[in-house]
Amino acid sequence: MMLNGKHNLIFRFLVRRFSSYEGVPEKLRDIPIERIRNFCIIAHVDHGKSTLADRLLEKAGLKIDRPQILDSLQVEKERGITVKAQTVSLFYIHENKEYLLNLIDTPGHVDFSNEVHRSLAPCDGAILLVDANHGIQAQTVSNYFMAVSRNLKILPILNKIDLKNANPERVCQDLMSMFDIDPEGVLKISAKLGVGIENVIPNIIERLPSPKTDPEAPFRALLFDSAYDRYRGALSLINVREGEVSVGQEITSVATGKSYEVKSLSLLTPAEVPIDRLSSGQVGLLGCNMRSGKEAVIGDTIHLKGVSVAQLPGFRPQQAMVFAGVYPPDQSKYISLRAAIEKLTLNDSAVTVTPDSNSALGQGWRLGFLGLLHMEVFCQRLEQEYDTEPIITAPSVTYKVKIHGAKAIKAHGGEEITVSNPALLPDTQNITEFHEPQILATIITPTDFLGPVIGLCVERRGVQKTSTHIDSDRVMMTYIFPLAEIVLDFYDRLKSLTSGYASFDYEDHGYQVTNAVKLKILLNGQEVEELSSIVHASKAQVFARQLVAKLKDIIPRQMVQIAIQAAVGGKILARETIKPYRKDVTAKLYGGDVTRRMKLLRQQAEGKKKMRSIANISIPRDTFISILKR
Ligand SMILES: Nc1nc2c(ncn2[C@@H]2O[C@H](COP(=O)(O)OP(=O)(O)OP(=O)(O)O)[C@@H](O)[C@H]2O)c(=O)[nH]1
Repeated sequence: MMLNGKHNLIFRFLVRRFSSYEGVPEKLRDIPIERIRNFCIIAHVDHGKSTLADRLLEKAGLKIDRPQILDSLQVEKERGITVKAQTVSLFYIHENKEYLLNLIDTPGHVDFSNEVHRSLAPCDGAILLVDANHGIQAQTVSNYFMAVSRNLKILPILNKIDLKNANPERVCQDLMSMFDIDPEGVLKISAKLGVGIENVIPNIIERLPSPKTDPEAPFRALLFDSAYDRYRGALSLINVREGEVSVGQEITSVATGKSYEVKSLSLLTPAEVPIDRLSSGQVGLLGCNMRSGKEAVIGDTIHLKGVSVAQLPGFRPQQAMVFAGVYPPDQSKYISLRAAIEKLTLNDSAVTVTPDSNSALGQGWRLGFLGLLHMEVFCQRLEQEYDTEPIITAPSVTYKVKIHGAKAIKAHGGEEITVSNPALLPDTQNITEFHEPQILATIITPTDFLGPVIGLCVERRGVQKTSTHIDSDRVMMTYIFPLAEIVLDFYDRLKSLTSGYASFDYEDHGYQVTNAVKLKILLNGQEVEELSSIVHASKAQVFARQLVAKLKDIIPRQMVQIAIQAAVGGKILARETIKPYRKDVTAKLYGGDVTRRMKLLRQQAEGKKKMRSIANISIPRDTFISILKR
């Protein structure tokens, strides 16, 4: 899959260097709540969020050194925090008054609403940044509605007005018709050239609200991001909602019930500046000797030990939605791959890791990700930071399966189980119901491509919910899709159908009953567990034919005839046959040449080591790889 913004990944590695404030932290600490602004920038990918953020930092007195692209090893050497948490506390004097502006980073990759929710949670306002050339895109829409549903005040800004094709008037009209945004209030800037930037911070101060908090109430904070530091363990980014907390106090996590002593508190300016206390409305980094990233639960409420408080309306816990198997290219690389995965997951606690084994691919892991982009970013980093290419299997989703039959229930540990690995499915006759994950997608496309886009959506079992004309040339549609239908190549297909003009965004939409089946592959009548998959019944036939044809192409001819069959339950949906060799391969070698014969046999024996034998048929490992790989 193409990334929504492949270069996002690079951005994660693009550690901009800023000077830090000198002597300011003392002042920042004492700024009254009404002069604090917690805000974020929401934008579609490439609309200029990072460029605007840089300009704001400059305006707030931080000098940017030349951006530096660091390779992954260098990133490793850096404090993890620099790479991950990009929240920054800015100091600004407006009309002779000092302000503290906390710019909260929204994730570059928008995978599932959860990710965005968590960065919106500490904010009271959001800059809605729209490219004056490309106009409103799918992420603009979904982020806007997410921000509004959280009661965030919106400051609309059009960027890139310097571009020849920019059409700020048209985009303002679109903002008006889509979101009811008054064109009068829309700022127009070029973040790149610095045009109109001087108005941005004053508008943030005047138009976005200060945090609504109660400084007198007992300390309560929202944990909204975390990062791992080799020396200090997991560090948490917190937003103090009420009261205050000081270094040395004991705090408790509502999520885990564990208590810790506050070891360090700091503001990110963006360099870490230690302070001894964080008070209401502030955003800062908390270090309390959490050994593992799992202890810093995103969305958690933190309070003083022994002073119970109500849990903050958190967001749903992050849940892996897309799964992929990761295997070393050969088993001798198992340990080094394990080390690479461990290293990467330290800084990305949202990835779930379970050991997995596959008789064809050997020992490996099944990794769970929040979404497709998350998976793409992680796998790309894994490939970069690990010298050989690991085998990464095609992504799959998690099904909820209701089962009956006392024996099956006992064997699977309950009446409702979650399964992402087809090999672990109960027998068909014990399955009462399959439920599959759904997503709510927003698609914006030029009207010229409407037909093919709708065709693609129908093919992927999409159900259209709404269709709205943004203007005379573009349509916005919302669709509900089974997640399984988009995990493979939906985004790539959408882009190529529309010459790159369509944009797409999606959020989690719960589970729905589905008519899924387990598609088995049989070789000479024997099931090959590794090659089975869970597919929708309506697609089983087509999928079965494709798979069987592909297997026929890649399994080498052998001494025996091979029947390749695809079946659902007892029903065979497709079949191909590979004919046996008619002659003995060695027959061509004339009798006396023993050395050649021996050499051939040795080669065969070598080859066989890489084979997996099923029903007397030897299947090369490459066959599994080419079927299972994404
Ligand atoms: N002409 C022009 N280009 C701009 C302007 N602002 C940003 N850009 C360019 O647009 C591209 C994307 O800008 P970024 O700031 O990286 O956009 P972003 O929204 O942070 O992108 P992601 O991090 O991928 O979401 C870059 O090549 C910028 O140089 C602008 O005002 N005018």
